[in-house]
Amino acid sequence: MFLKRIELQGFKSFADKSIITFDSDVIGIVGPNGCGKSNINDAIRWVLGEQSVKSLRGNSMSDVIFNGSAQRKPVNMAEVTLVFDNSRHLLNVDFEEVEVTRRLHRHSGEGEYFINKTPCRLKDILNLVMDTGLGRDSLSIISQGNISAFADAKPEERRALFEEAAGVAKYRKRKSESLSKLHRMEENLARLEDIIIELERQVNPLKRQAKKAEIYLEKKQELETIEVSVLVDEIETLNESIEMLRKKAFDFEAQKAMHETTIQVADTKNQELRNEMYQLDREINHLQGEFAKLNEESRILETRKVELDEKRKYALEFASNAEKAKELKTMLEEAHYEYEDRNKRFKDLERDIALAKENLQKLEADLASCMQEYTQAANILNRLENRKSVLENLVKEPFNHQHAVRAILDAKNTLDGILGVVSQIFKPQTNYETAISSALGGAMYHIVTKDEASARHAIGFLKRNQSGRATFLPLTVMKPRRMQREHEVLAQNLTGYLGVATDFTECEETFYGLRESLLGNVIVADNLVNANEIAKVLRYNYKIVTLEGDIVNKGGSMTGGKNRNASTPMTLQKELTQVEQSLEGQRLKSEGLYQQQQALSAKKEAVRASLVQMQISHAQLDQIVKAKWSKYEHLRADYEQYAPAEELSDTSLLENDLVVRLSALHSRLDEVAATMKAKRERRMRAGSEVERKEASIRQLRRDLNVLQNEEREVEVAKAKEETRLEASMERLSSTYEMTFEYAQSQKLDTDMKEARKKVLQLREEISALGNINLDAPSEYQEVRERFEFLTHQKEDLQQAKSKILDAIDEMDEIMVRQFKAMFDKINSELNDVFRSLFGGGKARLFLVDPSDILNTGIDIDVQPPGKTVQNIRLFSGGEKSLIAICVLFSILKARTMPLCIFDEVEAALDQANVERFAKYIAQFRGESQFIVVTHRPGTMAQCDALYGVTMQQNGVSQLLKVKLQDAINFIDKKEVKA
Ligand SMILES: Nc1ncnc2c1ncn2[C@@H]1O[C@H](COP(=O)(O)OP(=O)(O)OP(=O)(O)O)[C@@H](O)[C@H]1O
Repeated sequence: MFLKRIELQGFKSFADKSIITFDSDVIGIVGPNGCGKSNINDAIRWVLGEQSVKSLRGNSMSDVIFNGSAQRKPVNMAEVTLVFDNSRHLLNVDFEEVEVTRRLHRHSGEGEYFINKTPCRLKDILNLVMDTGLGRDSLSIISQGNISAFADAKPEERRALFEEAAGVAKYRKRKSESLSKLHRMEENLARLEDIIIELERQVNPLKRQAKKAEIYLEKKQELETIEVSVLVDEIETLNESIEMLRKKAFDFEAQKAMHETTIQVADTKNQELRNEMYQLDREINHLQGEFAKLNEESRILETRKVELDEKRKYALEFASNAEKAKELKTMLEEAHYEYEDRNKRFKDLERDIALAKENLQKLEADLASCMQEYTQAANILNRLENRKSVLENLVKEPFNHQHAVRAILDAKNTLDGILGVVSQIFKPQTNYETAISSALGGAMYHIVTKDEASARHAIGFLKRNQSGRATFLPLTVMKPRRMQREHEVLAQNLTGYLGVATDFTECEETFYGLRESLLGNVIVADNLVNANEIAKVLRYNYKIVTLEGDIVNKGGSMTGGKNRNASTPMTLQKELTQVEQSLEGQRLKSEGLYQQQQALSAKKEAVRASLVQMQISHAQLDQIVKAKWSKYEHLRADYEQYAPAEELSDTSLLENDLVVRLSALHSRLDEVAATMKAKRERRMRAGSEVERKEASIRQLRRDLNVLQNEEREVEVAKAKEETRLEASMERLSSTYEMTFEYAQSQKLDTDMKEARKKVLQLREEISALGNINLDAPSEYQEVRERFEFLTHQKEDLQQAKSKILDAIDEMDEIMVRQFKAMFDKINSELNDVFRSLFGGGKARLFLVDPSDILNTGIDIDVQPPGKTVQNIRLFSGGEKSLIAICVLFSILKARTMPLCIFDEVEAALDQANVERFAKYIAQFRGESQFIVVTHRPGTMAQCDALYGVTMQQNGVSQLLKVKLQDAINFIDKKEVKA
């Protein structure tokens, strides 16, 4: 026995657990109509994987669960177990006994399968019974309906039975699976081909665009590298040129100032000279008047003297010796007077010359010391001017030494959220610049940003450009710091406490928080001694700065001293103001010294001129003195001829004596003439000096004009260069996001002329490329990869398709072979079976279309004893059943089945045929197991054991083993009742 046991519970009418144990090969199931016999067949089919609700005679799968009856409630679960003896290993597992269970839950609709109590899938069960003959379309379970359907079926519809018998059903199933797979594959292939065609359409234009974009990027990269170098070179050249122009402009400015000063000095000098000339003219005029008057007086006196001398000459010729002696004496006295007078004047002049020389020497010494003082003052002035210009530059560009800070400020427009540098944001009150600088320390150069993101961005910029490091203060995270209230009160009463650093620092309202954070807990004290005292009282809790910038740090350490050039951006302006003030004082001092130098120089010139004049007069007088002496000597010799013994008395001449008066007049005339001559000469010198100066002023003005024009040209050129510089710097920062210093480090060592040409050439090449799709390379890559992938997939699919086609061909071949072999075998058995059951005659199966073994229908020609050959359809119902049963038995002979379930297949046969049928079944005993549902005693008589199905309780089937006679009685009774 193959099937050892069936256990049913909740399945259809088997509400309670029912077990049928099979202990012999031919088992009969008997019972009245509707008692549930066929439900047993259904149960077996259901366990073996039946999915067709119709085959199970229901409308839905849940119809297999017991629905309840008048006395019983429905149940929620149906469960059926088949237990097989697998000692012959007909089932494809290693176990000797196989238990197959199917369960269905009403509410969830969930089905469960088990093999030997282990949960499994439906597929596992189908695989288990495949090729055993227990499959869905097999001959294992044949009902009366099957028999009549076989007889009445079209030839093609009969194939299934033969295919199942030939074991080709699995191939057909696989083939159908393969065909649907093939179908899906072909659909996929068609879709793939569509996509590939579409991709092919895209790939070539994209390839061209990608190539273009790559060329563009290469050229752009090359252009950028070269252009950065060209820009750097341009900026360097522009910087040099601007510096040169600045120097030139500075020189022009200095020259202009010099010219202007010279013109101004010359103008002043000219004015002075003109005033002097006017004064001299007036004096000369006056002297001329005096000279003319003196001259007239002298002419009158001279005339009188000539008359007197004539008289004397006459008297001397005709006078006596005594009279001659007297006259000569008078003349001698006069000559002596003249000599003495001239000699005195000569001596006076000599003294004056010595004095003038002394004076000149002193003036020269004074002038030299004045010039020295002036040079020193000019040097100091120069130094101050230099410092002023340095300070002005520092005020203009205070972060020249903080590269990172400068880099950030230069790129401020391209960076977001940069608010400035601490030292620019805070303005210390006057006189607190040094203290606040000390209070801030290094924080003075920190950069204030809107938030942390801005600071991160700026740090990224510094990294990219390798522009150094800087500290950033994001406003959003700055926490205010303050002095404790009690400390503040305490400090206010201490000597030297000036306040908190925030009190002396102005800023915009936005930065109040920042101010509190940096300066809110820093104290300002007047000096270091008081700072120490305050620190002590406040227990060294605060940083204290003094007005001089010394620091008592929190904790007590002290920092102080003085650096040369210890300027901070905050003290610069103050120092600049101080320098400007000193400069003003120094300029006044210097100008004063210059004036003094000019005055001394003029005085020196005047003394020198007068000295020369005196020296000339001195030389002239020397001759006159000698002439007067000689005249006196002659007169004395003449006089001694007439009065040799008489001594000359040293009587002086009377004041109104003609000679005395004439001498005085001559002396005065000489004096006036000399003064006049000196003044005329001075006048002439001044005049020519004025002319010379005017000519030089004219020349200076012309030069100044030229200078101004040249300076204007230089300024214009400088402005042009500065605009170009700004544009280049802007391009460097906005296009390349580079600082100049970083770009400089990237500069190529190449011929710049060639580089410029290359830039132009690259620009032209880039513009000739036209529109560029920068996404093209990645799109091309993506499309190409997709294209290649899909092409590959297509090839794989094609290969798989051809493999499936090969497999199908192979399966077809197997099916044809196996089908044909089984068909022939069944056909060869049929005649014998027919003859046995019909008691003679013959029967033959034939293929409707032998050329198409795979699809051909199967028909049967039959010739019962004494009748002609006819097709199966032409026979009576009973005959048809018997013929069908013949085919069935032929199949069983050709292919052994381990289990056959016949459900009233013999119902249409007459008594004699039932007996033949039943006996024929008995022949298979030992090879196949039969479960026969029957109402016919003939069949029952051939069974080894009989089970009766009853419905003691309405609607609930029950099983019990019965004897043959009981079974016959049992049926008869029921049939009578019915
Ligand atoms: N889900 C179900 N719950 C309860 N009873 C059911 C269910 N499904 C079918 N039945 C009952 O099973 C009986 C039909 O059983 P079955 O067809 O096996 O009878 P049978 O013994 O083969 O009759 P016959 O000799 O006339 O062929 C009917 O009475 C039907 O009401």
